[in-house]
Amino acid sequence: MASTTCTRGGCDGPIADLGTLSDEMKTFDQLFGELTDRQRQRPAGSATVAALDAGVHAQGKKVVEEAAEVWMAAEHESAERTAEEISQLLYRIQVIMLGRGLGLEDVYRHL
Ligand SMILES: N=c1c2ncn([C@@H]3O[C@H](COP(=O)(O)OP(=O)(O)OP(=O)(O)O)[C@@H](O)[C@H]3O)c2ncn1[C@@H]1O[C@H](COP(=O)(O)O)[C@@H](O)[C@H]1O
Repeated sequence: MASTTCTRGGCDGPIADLGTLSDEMKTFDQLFGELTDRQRQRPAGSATVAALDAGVHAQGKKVVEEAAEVWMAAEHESAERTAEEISQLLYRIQVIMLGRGLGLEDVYRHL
C-alpha cells in the first residue's frame, strides 16, 4: 500500500484515511444529513434553524467570516486551531447549501 508523507508544506500520497475517524466524529455527509433533519423538523434551540431563518445575506457573511478565520489561523495559529476554524467553515457552507436548496450531489458533481 502506498505511504503518505506529511510535512508542514502538505501531504504527498493518499490521504483519505477515513479509518482514523472515531465514533464521536462525523463526516461532511453525516453532518449534512443532520442539518437536513434540522431544516425539516425545526427543533427549538437549533443553531441551524436560526441560521437558516436569518436568510442568505447573513449566511453569506458567516461563510466569508469563517473563511477569513481559516486563513488567519492557517497563517498565524496552530494546526489544531486551523482545523477548528475549517470545521466551522464547513458548517457554514452546509447552511448556505441548505438555504439555497442544494444537495450534496449538486456540489459533488462539480468536484
Ligand atoms: N458544527 C456546528 C457548528 N459550527 C458552528 N456553529 C454555530 O456557529 C457558532 C459559532 O460561530 P461564530 O464563530 O460565528 O460564533 P460567535 O461569533 O462566537 O457567535 P455568534 O454570534 O455568531 O452566534 C456556534 O455558536 C454555533 O451557533 C455550529 N452549530 C452547529 N453545529 C453542528 O450542527 C449540528 C446541529 O446543530 P443544531 O442545529 O444546533 O442542533 C450539531 O451536530 C452541531 O454540532
